[in-house]
Amino acid sequence: MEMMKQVLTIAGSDSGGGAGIQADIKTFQELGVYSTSVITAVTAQNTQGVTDIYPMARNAVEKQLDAIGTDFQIAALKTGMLFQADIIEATAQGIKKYDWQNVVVDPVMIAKGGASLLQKEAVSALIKHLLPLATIVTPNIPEAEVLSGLEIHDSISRLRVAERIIATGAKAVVIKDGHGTNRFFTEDFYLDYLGDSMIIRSPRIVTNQTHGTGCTFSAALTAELAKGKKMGEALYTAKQFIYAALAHPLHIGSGHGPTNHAAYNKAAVKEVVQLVK
Ligand SMILES: Nc1ncnc2c1ncn2[C@@H]1O[C@H](COP(=O)(O)OP(=O)(O)OP(=O)(O)O)[C@@H](O)[C@H]1O
Ligand SMILES: Cc1ncc(COP(=O)(O)O)c(N)n1
Repeated sequence: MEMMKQVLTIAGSDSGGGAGIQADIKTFQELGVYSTSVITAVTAQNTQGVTDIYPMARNAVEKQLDAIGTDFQIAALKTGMLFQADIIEATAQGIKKYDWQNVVVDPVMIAKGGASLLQKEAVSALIKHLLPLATIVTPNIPEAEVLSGLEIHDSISRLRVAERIIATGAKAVVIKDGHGTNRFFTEDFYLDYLGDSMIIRSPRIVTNQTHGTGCTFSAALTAELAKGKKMGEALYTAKQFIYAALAHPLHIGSGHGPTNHAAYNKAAVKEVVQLVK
């Protein structure tokens, strides 16, 4: 029997279960890969917001990375909330030490409710230590603007921002469009270091149940890369997965509700995503 693909998420815990480590593990399970995890911080959080953050000591992150690296065959990994510079450095060292490939860096900065999930002074550590190791980095629009130091107004400025992010050493970038302004479509923009680009498009769903969309999308991408899928195919599945999760809301909590991680497998998923080269 072929062994199940093993993946790793290095991220924060969301006590509310919609984002962070919890979203990642649910997504990995749904997509048929075995999930391991390194917890970087514990958040006290629900659908209304984050009330406190307890970062792990660097040593605790290193020990978790070593526990994974000495026993599991990690086919792909993602990073999420890393919070501070020393955790970013430990994460980058672990990735290099164990020569992990298929590295998806979700540069989580601000939670939906406005809480900062990455200290300001840690942004330069992210750019210096982690982006050069990224197979793909998955910023939303505000995160892409912070990473590049440029603003996005239109498709030309979005291309410039993507090029700046590639110049940090990341092999590819996908700028997610959850915060975009088109009322009818979301268009995630992909660019890689070879200059290949594509748009991954889906209808825009009107909903406030969007807690954890970014985590879920990058986890689905990680699972598909672990299975050996090509980048275009992996992005397509990740977009279908998040579309289904948004289209079949759970109505849990009184704020920004979680997405439905089970919907992709349970509901009859229509082929709504378009890849445009
Ligand atoms: N309303 C929506 N309808 C359809 N797709 C959406 C919607 N909102 C987000 N998405 C998709 O979800 C994925 C995650 O994008 P988003 O920009 O929301 O990430 P994010 O801001 O990092 O998420 P988070 O705020 O959870 O960290 C992208 O593929 C995006 O296009
Ligand atoms: C632990 C953790 N990681 C990531 C997010 C981002 O998700 P969102 O922006 O949807 O709140 C979060 N809220 N909490």
